[in-house]
Amino acid sequence: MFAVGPIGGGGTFQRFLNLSSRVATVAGKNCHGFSRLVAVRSSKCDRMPERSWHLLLVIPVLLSLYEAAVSATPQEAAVLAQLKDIWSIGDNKVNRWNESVDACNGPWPGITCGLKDAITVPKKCLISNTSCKVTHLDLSNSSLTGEIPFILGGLSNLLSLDLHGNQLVGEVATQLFYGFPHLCHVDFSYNYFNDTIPKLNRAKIEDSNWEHNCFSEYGGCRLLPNMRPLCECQNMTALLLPKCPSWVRKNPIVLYVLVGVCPFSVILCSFLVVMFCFLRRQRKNPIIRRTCSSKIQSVECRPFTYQELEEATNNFHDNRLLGCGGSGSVYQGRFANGSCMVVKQLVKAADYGDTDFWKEVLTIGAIHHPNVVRLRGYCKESRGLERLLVYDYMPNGSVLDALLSNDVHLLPWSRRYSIALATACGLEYLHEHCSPRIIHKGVKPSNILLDRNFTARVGDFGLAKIGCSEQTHIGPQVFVDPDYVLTGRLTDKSDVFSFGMFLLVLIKGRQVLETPGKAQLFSRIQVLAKADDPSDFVDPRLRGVFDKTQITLCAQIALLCTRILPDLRPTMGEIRRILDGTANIPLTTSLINSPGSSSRGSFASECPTPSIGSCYGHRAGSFISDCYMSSSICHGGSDSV
Ligand SMILES: Nc1ncnc2c1ncn2[C@@H]1O[C@H](COP(=O)(O)OP(=O)(O)OP(=O)(O)O)[C@@H](O)[C@H]1O
Repeated sequence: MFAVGPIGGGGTFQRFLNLSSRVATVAGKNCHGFSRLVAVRSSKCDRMPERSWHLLLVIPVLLSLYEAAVSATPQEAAVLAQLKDIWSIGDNKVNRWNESVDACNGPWPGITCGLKDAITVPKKCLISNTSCKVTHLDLSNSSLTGEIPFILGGLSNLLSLDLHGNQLVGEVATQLFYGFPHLCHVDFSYNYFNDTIPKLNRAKIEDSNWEHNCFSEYGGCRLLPNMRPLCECQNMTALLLPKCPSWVRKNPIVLYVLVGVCPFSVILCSFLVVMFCFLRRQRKNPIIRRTCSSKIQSVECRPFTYQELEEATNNFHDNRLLGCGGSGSVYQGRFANGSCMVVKQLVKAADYGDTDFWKEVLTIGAIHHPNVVRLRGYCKESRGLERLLVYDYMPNGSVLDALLSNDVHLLPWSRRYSIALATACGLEYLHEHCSPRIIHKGVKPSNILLDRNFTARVGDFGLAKIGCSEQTHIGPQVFVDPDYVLTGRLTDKSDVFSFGMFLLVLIKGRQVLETPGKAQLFSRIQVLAKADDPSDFVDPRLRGVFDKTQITLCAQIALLCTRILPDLRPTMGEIRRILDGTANIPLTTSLINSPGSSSRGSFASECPTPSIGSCYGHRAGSFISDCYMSSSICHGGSDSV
């Protein structure tokens, strides 16, 4: 009956192979109508014809005769190893992949293999020492985050790919599917993919599920049916989708008509408006062009492994410690590719859930503006309760570092004015151009960082939202909005208040940090703003070299910013325009006699001065001796990543 083949008993085996490959061929032609991988497993895609049921009796006998020594293709093994690096999170399936055995030969959850030569496959590939191939990848509900790594396309034998129920973001490129010529089933539902659903017009992929993602149309204004609600997408994908006006949400048909009937006129009008604004802005506003240009880029914030961060920071060694804040410790990280970044070890806020935290981190990671410090990555593993974020390294440290430095030439007045303007630009961007808006809550000299050109960048933004901004640092209460202290209501005007105090620091120098109470500071701002000659009141470290008009302007802005009633304070956009000269400050008289300022005295007496005198005095010493270190050890640009 069976001829003896090259491998012992191979005749039987050969015949089995022939039969099973026939079975497989038949099954391969019947790839229809499935919705989930669960269904796939029992589907016609894998099912043998009923006539061949007796083969099932033969399989166990054969298995006992031939030792199973199966292996995925080398390419698949390499791809899976890389996927394990990227997607091992907590106790998910990927983390349980056992690299000491082959993917087709061991407990690799979510992976099913089939005989290499078969067109489609029996359930398990444990038949012979012929090679196998990875045919099913099921990483559903595995807490996967980030974008789909392009290497996934290297699993070229996949029949079924299931990634539903994760937190994957970004676009799903149609090109990815060119890598899977045999794919029958795709389930990408319940993620946060955006852009457009890829065109899978190959006849074979008949069963695909894209529901509950963030795919949208009309420039993101209207999400497709069965997609996540807009607000969920805005929070998660960092798409910064524009908010739809309520009439669009109520009557989407109007939008269809508008966009369908007169697309040309809409495009033409928008073009003219943009050109008009651009030319006007260019004529009126040279500084904003330079410092306030902003651009949302695709998510470039990537996951780091704990080992990578350990190596970069020399095991979080003290000799890499740049500073300690209320939210955690900051280390300088030197990475294998030569880049220099900052690793921030955040103390975990107990009441802030993992999912919310990482969602927020992804949103922050998508923010890109020349005056904000860029979040470059995050690490989900940790050895304790801490969480790790990776930022661009700012070679000139913080404004606080510069103020505390012995080098009096670090902060000449012209540089201080540029810092004020750049900080205003960064905050304006966070308040007015991010959706949802970001309130910093910790504007103070240690959070305004200086890049290699001494351009100021706002750091630590967004941390307040993820429960990691404890105001415990050197004299920070000076910067905290008293209205927030009294009412607990946090608005963008709280940042405006802090910015006013920051301006005062730029004018008067570190003596502001040493001043015990807000009441005293308020009266100093008033004196400064009214003074004909402010020379007596400015930082002695400036040695009399400054622009008096600019000092007075800054003092007047500080006065506006620190008004007691938040509604009377200007917005960051208004402040930026005053600083860059495209708007005028309201008349000085109205400034000084404004209701806010006239009630300032009574506020000072009403509002108990926080006990920062002792607190500051106590903390300052320990801060400087324990934590303050020079931050200019690392050479190489922060932009090099
Ligand atoms: N991106 C960075 N590049 C270079 N140095 C940095 C960077 N971020 C922080 N630092 C340094 O680390 C110090 C501490 O930063 P951190 O933000 O933790 O402290 P903080 O602002 O004083 O505290 P808080 O957590 O209350 O905001 C800064 O003063 C600065 O010297």
